[in-house]
Amino acid sequence: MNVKPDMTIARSERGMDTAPAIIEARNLGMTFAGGSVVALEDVNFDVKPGEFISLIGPSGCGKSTLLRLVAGLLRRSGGQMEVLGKSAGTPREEIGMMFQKPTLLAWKNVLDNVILPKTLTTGATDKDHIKALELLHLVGLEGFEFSYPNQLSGGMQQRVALARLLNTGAEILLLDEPFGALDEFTRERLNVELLRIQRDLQATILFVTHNIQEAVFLADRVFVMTPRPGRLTEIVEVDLPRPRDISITKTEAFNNLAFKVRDILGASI
Ligand SMILES: Nc1ncnc2c1ncn2[C@@H]1O[C@H](COP(=O)(O)OP(=O)(O)OP(=O)(O)O)[C@@H](O)[C@H]1O
Repeated sequence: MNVKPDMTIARSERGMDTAPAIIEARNLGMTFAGGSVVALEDVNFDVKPGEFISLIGPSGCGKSTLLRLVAGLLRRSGGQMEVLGKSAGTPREEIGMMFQKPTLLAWKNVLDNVILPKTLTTGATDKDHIKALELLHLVGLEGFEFSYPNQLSGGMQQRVALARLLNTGAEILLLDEPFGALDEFTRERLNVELLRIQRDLQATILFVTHNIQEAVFLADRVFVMTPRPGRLTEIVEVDLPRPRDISITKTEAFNNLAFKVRDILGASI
């Protein structure tokens, strides 16, 4: 990943309207149970490099399924999907995923948990240790390198999981309700930090949430989905300036966007 210069401006001004897509879905469909459960139907979208997409929709509308299709953990039942120029369908090192539960190894300390992707693939070198220390600094965990997961709060454990995800070097980060289990205050802090990290690393992010404020605060665009079978009902462009801090949630522009998303969701969330 490259270090990004600045990102203080709107999506269109960041060249995202004209850049080639990094993820493209056309008439994407996914069924389970021999076709009896239609999780996704006729889903169409593009994601541009460096874009932050929030995915919101009622429970069971296929948000996690969509992420797992992008990750190559599932194979689609219909339509097309290309990720980084190749047909999606197998896991790739350029794509990383993080879940609501941090899934850390309890018997390994924070540093070893972050180094894990390297230990499992190429074997960890001194350079990998230095990089893991830098990532722990980036997620605000310096001083906790040798703590064990059970000595950390939920928010700190999610920071470790985030550092571990970043240590894969993936260009596309898929985050499935990563802060859903955290209290409001911790979630807000982590949202601000996630935007800072994205800005530094220029990652492309797909972020699933049930929280309208979180969806709008983070995103360049919010993908709003309908109840099962999941479809993309509407894409809401979030033309709020960057960098953003939490004070933006008090502005009229922010609240108008949040109301808009709420209206599209209707009573379904
Ligand atoms: N492996 C599976 N086998 C059968 N059905 C599945 C499977 N995975 C998902 N489904 C079904 O597909 C639909 C979409 O599930 P998915 O987990 O993607 O929804 P979601 O929007 O992420 O839900 P939530 O917000 O509750 O996490 C649901 O009806 C679910 O029961």
